[in-house]
Amino acid sequence: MKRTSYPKEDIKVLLLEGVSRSALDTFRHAGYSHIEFHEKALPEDELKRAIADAHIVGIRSRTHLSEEVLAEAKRLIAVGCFCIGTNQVDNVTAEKLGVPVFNAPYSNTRSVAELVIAETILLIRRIPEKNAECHRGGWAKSASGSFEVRDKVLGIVGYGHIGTQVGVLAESLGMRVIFYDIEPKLSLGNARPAASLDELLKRADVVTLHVPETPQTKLMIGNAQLQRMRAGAMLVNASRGTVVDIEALATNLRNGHISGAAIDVFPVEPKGNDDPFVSPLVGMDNVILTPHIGGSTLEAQENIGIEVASKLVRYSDNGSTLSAVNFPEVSLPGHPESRRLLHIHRNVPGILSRINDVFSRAKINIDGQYLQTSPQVGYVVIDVSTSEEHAVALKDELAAIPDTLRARVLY
Ligand SMILES: NC(=O)c1ccc[n+]([C@@H]2O[C@H](COP(=O)([O-])OP(=O)(O)OC[C@H]3O[C@@H](n4cnc5c(N)ncnc54)[C@H](O)[C@@H]3O)[C@@H](O)[C@H]2O)c1
Ligand SMILES: O=C(O)CC[C@@H](O)C(=O)O
Repeated sequence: MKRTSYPKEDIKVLLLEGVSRSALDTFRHAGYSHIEFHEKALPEDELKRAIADAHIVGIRSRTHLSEEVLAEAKRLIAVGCFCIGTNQVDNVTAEKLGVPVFNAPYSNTRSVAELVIAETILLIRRIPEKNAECHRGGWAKSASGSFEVRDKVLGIVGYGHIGTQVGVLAESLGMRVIFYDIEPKLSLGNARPAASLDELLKRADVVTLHVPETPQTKLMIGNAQLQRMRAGAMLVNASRGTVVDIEALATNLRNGHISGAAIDVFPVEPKGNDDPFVSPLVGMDNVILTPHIGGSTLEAQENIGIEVASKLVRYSDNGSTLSAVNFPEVSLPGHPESRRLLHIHRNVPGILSRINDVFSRAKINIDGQYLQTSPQVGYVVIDVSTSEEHAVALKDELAAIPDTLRARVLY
């Protein structure tokens, strides 16, 4: 039996931003040979051209898949974010177009947590200033303002996959951990929830941010919040650049209220390694600046490459949408003796009976049917025993149902 209605070698996979080679290996191993690979993010006009005939697109955090860009992607079946954050994709538009978006929710979390712990120790010991002084030929040998992290209070904002790991590592160094999250969370070890963000800001010696980019987290650390932090406290941000008012942070660093910071993410980041980096924090000795590399370790990138490419292959080969961030999730068994049809539709009353009518009119027995819906979209997978030609005819009938977003014969 022919295993796919569309030859795999014709499925164009567009991979941007230098995703790990492990992603290419995963696609190739699964039989996908039409891969366009770019080391960098593409400028918007080039992106629109490249995405126009792509079936699968893989990006990291720099590529913005806006409504306008997605409108050009006429053949797109799925998006893979080879990272945790998916804020760079207009997920609502993607869902409305019937395009699931996948990410790697865990693979780089340990790398971020390790960086944050390292930066916390460096900041508390005043290493950034001492390092800068030595590079200038100075010799600032002094204990003044330098402390051990033991017994200091670490305030974690966003106690999710990264925040919890930071907490566990910090406790192993003898720090006292408090956290603030909008959801009720199980405390690990001796970590304690703070009653509010303000309470956390008042108590912590070091505040570290691990929230996603959402409308609620936009500028959640502004001048008022920085002023509520203890005099001389420090801030670490390896979450998203939109979470902190960077000008307010620069002001509070200059006036000494905040005595140090480690910032990995910025409101505006260079598109590529050749573009200049501009920030009000440049030139401040008490600030560790890193180019959004919290998750950039070889281990993390290799694992992300395999994880996200495998999810995309699984969707393309089998229809499973498990762990899609914007789409009804179905985990599908293989049904090797059947033909598999997919139908993605607007979630409107009566559409399921129209779908089932197609099969009852054709007097076709359904071997298996899997359905999930979100408020906007319904996703139904139908396994039937029939010829390839008949499956294609059924797909055409399904495609003609009003409110259909996509209909495909998978195999
Ligand atoms: N610097 C990097 O390279 C890098 C790498 C990985 C992830 N990140 C960023 O870190 C973020 C966190 O990653 P994660 O894996 O821990 O995510 P996660 O979803 O596991 O945890 C996020 C936590 O933040 C909480 N939260 C959401 N809104 C909040 C609010 N307004 N106030 C307080 N808490 C809130 C959530 O309830 C959740 O517990 C990601 O969304 C991503 O943007 C950055
Ligand atoms: O690799 C990237 O570009 C982003 C990494 C990180 O911010 C994430 O969201 O996982």
